[in-house]
Amino acid sequence: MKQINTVWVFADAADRYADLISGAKKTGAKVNAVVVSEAGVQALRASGPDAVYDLAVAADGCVENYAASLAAVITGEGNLVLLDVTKRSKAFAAALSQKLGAALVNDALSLNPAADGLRVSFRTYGGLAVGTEKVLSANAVVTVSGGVFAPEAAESSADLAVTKVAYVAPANALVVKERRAKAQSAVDLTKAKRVVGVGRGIAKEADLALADALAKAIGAEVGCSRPIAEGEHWMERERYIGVSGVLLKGDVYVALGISGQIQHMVGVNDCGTIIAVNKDKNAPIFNYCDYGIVGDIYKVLPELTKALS
Ligand SMILES: Cc1cc2nc3c(=O)[nH]c(=O)nc-3n(C[C@H](O)[C@H](O)[C@H](O)COP(=O)(O)OP(=O)(O)OC[C@H]3O[C@@H](n4cnc5c(N)ncnc54)[C@H](O)[C@@H]3O)c2cc1C
Repeated sequence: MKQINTVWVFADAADRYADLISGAKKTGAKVNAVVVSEAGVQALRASGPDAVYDLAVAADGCVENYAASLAAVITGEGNLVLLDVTKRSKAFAAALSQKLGAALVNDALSLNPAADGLRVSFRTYGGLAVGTEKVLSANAVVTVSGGVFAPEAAESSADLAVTKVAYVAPANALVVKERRAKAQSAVDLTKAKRVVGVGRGIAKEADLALADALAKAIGAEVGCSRPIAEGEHWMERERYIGVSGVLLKGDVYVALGISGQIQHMVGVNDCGTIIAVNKDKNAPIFNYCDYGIVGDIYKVLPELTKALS
């Protein structure tokens, strides 16, 4: 893919349009935002896309069923589709890439539209390595991790053209049988300046109060390692940090009873200062942190909180 003429942006999480559109503007000549309904158009004006395509997804429908519809309006060559990284967006991206005969790269960390072709880097091997692919197809579909592009103020598009996309029924449609409300996390750790991370070193759920107290003392949000969210279910999924969770960008990360496996540390690589408390002096976290305390969190934490309050 040598020339990017049009960048199409779709975000399942509406707050991702701002950064994706900013990145799209730097990557291609024209930027089209794709929304699921008219209700999403107003909020996009501030990001300044050139045009909006409304899929008009039925109230009880799934966006995954609209891949053929969107593919029908993406014609010619030099089209790049950028999406966020939710499960729904990745499913949509996969269907779209199949319909367009376009290469798909997931979890992109950077896009480099070089003269000899678009190159996309992404995390691979569970975050152990970064791979780079050169896109050879005429069009491309890329899901982009949060924090890769910074949202930038744009000239507001007052007279934004909105095109309704005609529905093209898929051969095998997904059917919604039931919807259940999911508890929403009140926090967006990607925006937090300071985060206290809790790992399996915490013995029981009630002891999370110790981490909460430290977080309160230093004005931090509380996050965790994957086993705390997905194994123990002591915190919402949105709070776990790492390659398959949230990637932090803040100034300070305090890791409490976290061993420091690469899949977790990938999520804190971009933090300014990393502080760790772990009772095992050989824990890998001590290879990454700026300041380390070898000790039992149950002894260290109350003292640390007292000193910082
Ligand atoms: C494909 C894949 C993706 C993954 N993605 C992620 C991800 O995004 N995020 C993530 O976090 N993990 C992820 N994991 C899991 C990851 O490999 C580790 O298993 C996980 O991060 C370990 O969590 P932990 O450090 O809390 O637990 P453990 O590895 O069990 O470490 C607990 C630590 O606590 C210390 N400790 C115990 N008691 C105390 C005490 N009283 N005081 C002080 N220290 C104490 C121990 O010495 C130990 O170092 C992924 C794994 C795979 C295979």
